[in-house]
Amino acid sequence: MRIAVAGAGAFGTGLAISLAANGPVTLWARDQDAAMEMSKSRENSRRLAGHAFPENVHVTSDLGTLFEAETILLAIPAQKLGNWLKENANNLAEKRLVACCKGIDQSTLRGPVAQIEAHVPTAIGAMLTGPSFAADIANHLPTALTLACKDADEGAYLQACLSTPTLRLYLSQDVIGAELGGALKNVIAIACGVCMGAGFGESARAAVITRGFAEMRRIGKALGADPETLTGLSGFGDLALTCTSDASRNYRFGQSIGAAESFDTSTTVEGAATAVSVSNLAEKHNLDLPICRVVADLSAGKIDPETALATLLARPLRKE
Ligand SMILES: NC(=O)C1=CN([C@@H]2O[C@H](COP(=O)(O)OP(=O)(O)OC[C@H]3O[C@@H](n4cnc5c(N)ncnc54)[C@H](OP(=O)(O)O)[C@@H]3O)[C@@H](O)[C@H]2O)C=CC1
Ligand SMILES: O=C(CO)COP(=O)(O)O
Repeated sequence: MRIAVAGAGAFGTGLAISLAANGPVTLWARDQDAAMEMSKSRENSRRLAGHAFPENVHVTSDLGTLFEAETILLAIPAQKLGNWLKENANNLAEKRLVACCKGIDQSTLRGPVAQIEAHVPTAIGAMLTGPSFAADIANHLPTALTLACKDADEGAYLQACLSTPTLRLYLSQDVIGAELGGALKNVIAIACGVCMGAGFGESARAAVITRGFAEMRRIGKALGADPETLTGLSGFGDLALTCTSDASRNYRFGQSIGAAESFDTSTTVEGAATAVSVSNLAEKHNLDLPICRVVADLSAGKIDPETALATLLARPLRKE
């Protein structure tokens, strides 16, 4: 099977390096100069420096070369995915499209697989998600992820093709659960970063992780996710990683808000936009998601950490 990765950011690059253990991989970057530079230096110095490309990683900015692959991993940020799919829909028909981004689109409130289904209905959509930093994947460190696909046979095929000796994929048919786990953990990671940046303490962070997980289960139930999925790698697993590691951009973004420090706005922080999407979903489905709500307001600079804390602590006491 010919595999390609669309999006040569940190994650797309890490996946291409890792999957090259199984055979040739095409890595598509939208920018021609960036593709040429990577092709020459055999490294992505801008997004994932210090990880040399194996010989069988072919970097290109040519869409025609990308579309030669039967299976394309989509490592484009969630808020950009819809337009990209729309623009390229004709060339993506009937392909296997594996979304690797984590987020809920602000304008449509769709997850990445729902975006694939909406824009390329003949494609086989799947989701690859779970606890994994790009550098760990590129370093061939042991990693376990969820591969979710509604079609069991196609899912099993992708599981076999995309697993490597160090990248172990667990199969699921619960696409909605996998989409939600990856998207929501970023929102809770921002809240945890705020907590630590503002000096609220580790006990408070444990409370945010736990109550954030309760919000993840609540929205999962409302949208038809299997609760088991959220306790797996794509939910609890990724929540555990992202809420406790300085390597997470969402967590660091939250830390910067907590400490009232500046943050590089060019950094991909999926949880900020997704917090707004989730708050809109909560309204639509009449759900109480207070942590997601304050993260949307904190990320937009509408409230400060003390106000967020006071809002959460002032809520009526209730059963766990
Ligand atoms: N980094 C990580 O450890 C992990 C990331 N992910 C997920 O992967 C997704 C991508 O993140 P990551 O690679 O880290 O982000 P980066 O910021 O490192 O890279 C984003 C990439 O997307 C490209 N891009 C942006 N907009 C468009 C567009 N409109 N069309 C085509 N390409 C575009 C950028 O191109 P350009 O360089 O030209 O701007 C860049 O190559 C996110 O959803 C993230 O949550 C998942 C697991 C781990
Ligand atoms: O999704 C990730 C780890 O699983 C990466 O998290 P960040 O986008 O917060 O860096």
